[in-house]
Amino acid sequence: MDFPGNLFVVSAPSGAGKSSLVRALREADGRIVPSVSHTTRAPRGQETHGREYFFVDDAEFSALVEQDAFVEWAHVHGKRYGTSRQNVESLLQAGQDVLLEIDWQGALQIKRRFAQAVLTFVLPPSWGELRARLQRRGEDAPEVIEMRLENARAELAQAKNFDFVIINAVFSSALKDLQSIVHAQRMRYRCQQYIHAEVFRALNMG
Ligand SMILES: Nc1ncnc2c1ncn2[C@@H]1O[C@H](COP(=O)(O)OP(=O)(O)OP(=O)(O)O)[C@@H](O)[C@H]1O
Ligand SMILES: Nc1nc2c(ncn2[C@@H]2O[C@H](COP(=O)(O)O)[C@@H](O)[C@H]2O)c(=O)[nH]1
Repeated sequence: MDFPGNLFVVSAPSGAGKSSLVRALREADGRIVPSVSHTTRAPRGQETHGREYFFVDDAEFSALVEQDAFVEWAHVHGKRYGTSRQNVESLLQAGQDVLLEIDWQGALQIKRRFAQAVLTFVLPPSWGELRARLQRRGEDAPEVIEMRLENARAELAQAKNFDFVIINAVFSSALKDLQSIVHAQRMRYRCQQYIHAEVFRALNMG
């Protein structure tokens, strides 16, 4: 399917810093629209229904899967997460630049459905720093942190399937990398529109 908006996907092991990077990107770039996912996990800290996530129970999530309401969904860290098809497609159709912050399984599902999607994987600088970030964030129980670190091993192996990899060591550099990816895709899109217009004109001149 071809839509006028750009579609960006950012994935990372838990704690690598993707939410922080995406937040900073959005503060600097008002054209990026996030998609609010559905999840069966419980809210953390100050998280609010409809802002960070739509928090639903298992039965509601299953009903949405049955209705084909998700453009992608996956089991992540023992819970289910999904992206609303209606939301993403209507934003893209309206020409918005949409950013999905989802896990690697969802990212690969998105690439199969939207060939133009740009997939970025964020890596932490080291294992020690990944653990330290999860601990410093202080929002997950120790056993949840251990499970997320364990899952990170398999997740890291997926980086090779992404279009871009960013190492989030120095935050400001990683942010610049992400901004460059967004900028390059916008330029590419503009260039394609120009070429299409020129080819169309040439054919009609013939
Ligand atoms: N470059 C960085 N240097 C030091 N700390 C960082 C850096 N980037 C992010 N952090 C911190 O690391 C912690 C984890 O970041 P964040 O919550 O953005 O991770 P995440 O990848 O979105 O995790 P999750 O998938 O669990 O939501 C936060 O406390 C954040 O402030
Ligand atoms: N496949 C999907 N993954 C998603 C979605 N929304 C979030 N996520 C990913 O889940 C983990 C854990 O997130 P957390 O908020 O519980 O820390 C993280 O990798 C997210 O990117 C989604 O809609 N689909």
